[in-house]
Amino acid sequence: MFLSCLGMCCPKPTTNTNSSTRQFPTVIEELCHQFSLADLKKATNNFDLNRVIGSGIFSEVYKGYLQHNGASAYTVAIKRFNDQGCEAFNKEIELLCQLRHPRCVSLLGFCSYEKEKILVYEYMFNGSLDKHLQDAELSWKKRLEICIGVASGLHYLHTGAKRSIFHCVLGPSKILLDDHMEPKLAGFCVSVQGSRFKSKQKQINVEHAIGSWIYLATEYIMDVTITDKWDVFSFGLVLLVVVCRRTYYLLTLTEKELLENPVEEKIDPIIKGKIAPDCWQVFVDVMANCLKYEPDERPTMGEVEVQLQLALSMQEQADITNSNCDYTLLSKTTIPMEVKQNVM
Ligand SMILES: Nc1ncnc2c1ncn2[C@@H]1O[C@H](COP(=O)(O)OP(=O)(O)OP(=O)(O)O)[C@@H](O)[C@H]1O
Repeated sequence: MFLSCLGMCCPKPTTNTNSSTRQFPTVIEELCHQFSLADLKKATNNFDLNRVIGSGIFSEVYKGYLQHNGASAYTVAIKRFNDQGCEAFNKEIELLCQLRHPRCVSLLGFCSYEKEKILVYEYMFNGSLDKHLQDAELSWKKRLEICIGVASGLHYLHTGAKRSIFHCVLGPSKILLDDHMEPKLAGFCVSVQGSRFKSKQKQINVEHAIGSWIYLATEYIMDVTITDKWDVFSFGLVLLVVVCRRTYYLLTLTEKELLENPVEEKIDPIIKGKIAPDCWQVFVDVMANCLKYEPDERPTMGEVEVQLQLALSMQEQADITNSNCDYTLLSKTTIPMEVKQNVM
């Protein structure tokens, strides 16, 4: 693996005494700024718990203020990994060093000092998508725009980097919103890289993904293999959550039954009358296709992005001709979840 080859792995008991000096060779330092622990302590008021803005299985995220060359302080997000997070730290730095895309959160640098493993990111002022969905403040058009942005980010991950990248644990908590409410993908600590072009089966350490299982494709939990279609399925669930504003677990029979009722009955009441029928038809078709049981039947993220843009333009067109922007959806769409018996 990229960083392993460069010697960037967790210290092992057998590591020789010179290893610390060789731990971060020049290539990584050129790709990614190395912060001192003192700077990051200062930025977070010595990792003050009042500065914690989020936490995951392997880390806590702090709001920090960094100063550079005497200029006024700028806000950053500082992720401090716990003792179990060393592999996640390596994974995330390895991937984010290679990524440059407006829909992927930017890594500003890192710190690795003895047991301390810390990453520093651009600060996303509006936090995660799940928080905004809980607060019920997003319009239908904004939700669509966010979905298009996320689709664009995933499309880039799958096809735009030198090797395909599968996010693997996509969900509303991994979608962060900047000061303009534009989305960016985050949380790459269990992401994996595929081959140069058509990405194929890869192993994933399922235990690492456990916190985010609710957005995973059911067949993968049995097979423990992934392709780009893993992310497509998770994205389909994100679309469902965005439109219904509730979490769907596909691992229980109850939720399967829930999905057998028309989606239209479960649309978030705040946006229900605001969705133009033409736009809805495109949107719900995309969602149903992403959630197909057979991975090969799901669309690529590029196709999804194009279809969602079409849905948005249909909404805008309808809003021009319908000055009230009030609509009634007459369709009744069920999403056929062909969950195999042995998966339940
Ligand atoms: N760059 C950032 N800017 C602002 N807030 C952030 C940033 N990165 C993370 N956060 C906040 O911290 C939370 C946790 O981030 P993290 O990347 O650890 O994701 P997670 O899904 O909660 O973790 P895990 O998958 O390990 O359970 C996010 O949901 C978000 O609220």
